[in-house]
Amino acid sequence: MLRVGLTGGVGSGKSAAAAIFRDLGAQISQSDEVGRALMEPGEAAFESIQRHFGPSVVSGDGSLNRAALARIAFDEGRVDEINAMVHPLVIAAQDAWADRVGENDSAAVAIVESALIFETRFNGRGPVAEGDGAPWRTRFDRIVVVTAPLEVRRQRYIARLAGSVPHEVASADFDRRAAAQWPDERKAALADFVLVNDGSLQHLQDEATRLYALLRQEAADRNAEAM
Ligand SMILES: CC(C)(COP(=O)(O)OP(=O)(O)OC[C@H]1O[C@@H](n2cnc3c(N)ncnc32)[C@H](O)[C@@H]1O)[C@@H](O)C(=O)NCCC(=O)NCCS
Ligand SMILES: Nc1ncnc2c1ncn2[C@@H]1O[C@H](COP(=O)(O)OP(=O)(O)OP(=O)(O)O)[C@@H](O)[C@H]1O
Repeated sequence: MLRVGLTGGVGSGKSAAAAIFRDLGAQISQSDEVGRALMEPGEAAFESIQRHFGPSVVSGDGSLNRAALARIAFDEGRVDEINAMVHPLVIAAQDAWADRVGENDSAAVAIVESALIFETRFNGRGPVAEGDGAPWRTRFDRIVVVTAPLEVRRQRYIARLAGSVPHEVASADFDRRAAAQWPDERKAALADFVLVNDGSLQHLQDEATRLYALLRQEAADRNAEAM
């Protein structure tokens, strides 16, 4: 099995790349989705967030008020507190998921998609001590970074929210989220592969298809060596 981390800043197109890899046969775990599931009422992250932030982050129907939590995270600058409650749970769930993928298919390409693969200071048990090295180095065999110019990413983010959020509000929200992430250059410098997503979706499809052939081959080679 090949364990791949797929990352990129807000609006870069990493979910679009993940969808392409999935169609090509990769196994995919999307961190946003795993995080959302763990923030459902009754789940572990919901309980700790509710305890920590109080009733203002719970909607009338008892579900998590994500907009209220986003304001606390990004407008009030408290994203680290949320990360500390959510990341260890998400990473533990993904480590278990990757183990299951490998048990079912020892030549699988298992891709974890997350905006914060480099940034997070957590592993599946909790915070990683300073001297222990960055957690991503032990979680993944290969890292793929999706990049796009900041203004292209901004326009994609605004377009995705169009209709529900005014342009100016979405633009300011983009800036605050991007500020909680590393810049593309810092991520690209550590990546094994960079997908530059500054053209059409067809271009991304072509580049991702080329890259997937390499990842698949590496997964097969590792599997053959382990036999
Ligand atoms: C604050 C929350 C509730 C806001 O929810 P919302 O529906 O508005 O955003 P969503 O989760 O769809 O994220 C959209 C994008 O925002 C950016 N973003 C989300 N969380 C973070 C974060 N902690 N740091 C930096 N950027 C982030 C990412 O680019 C992400 O793809 C949510 O993002 C959250 O719980 N974040 C903390 C946990 C986390 O790190 N999630 C991402 C990976 S597990
Ligand atoms: N090359 C492209 N051309 C046109 N639209 C694109 C392209 N790549 C991505 N998009 C669109 O831009 C938006 C953002 O892409 P996507 O959701 O894949 O980004 P992301 O990196 O996962 O962002 P986030 O961190 O916000 O979840 C989506 O609506 C997507 O369809």
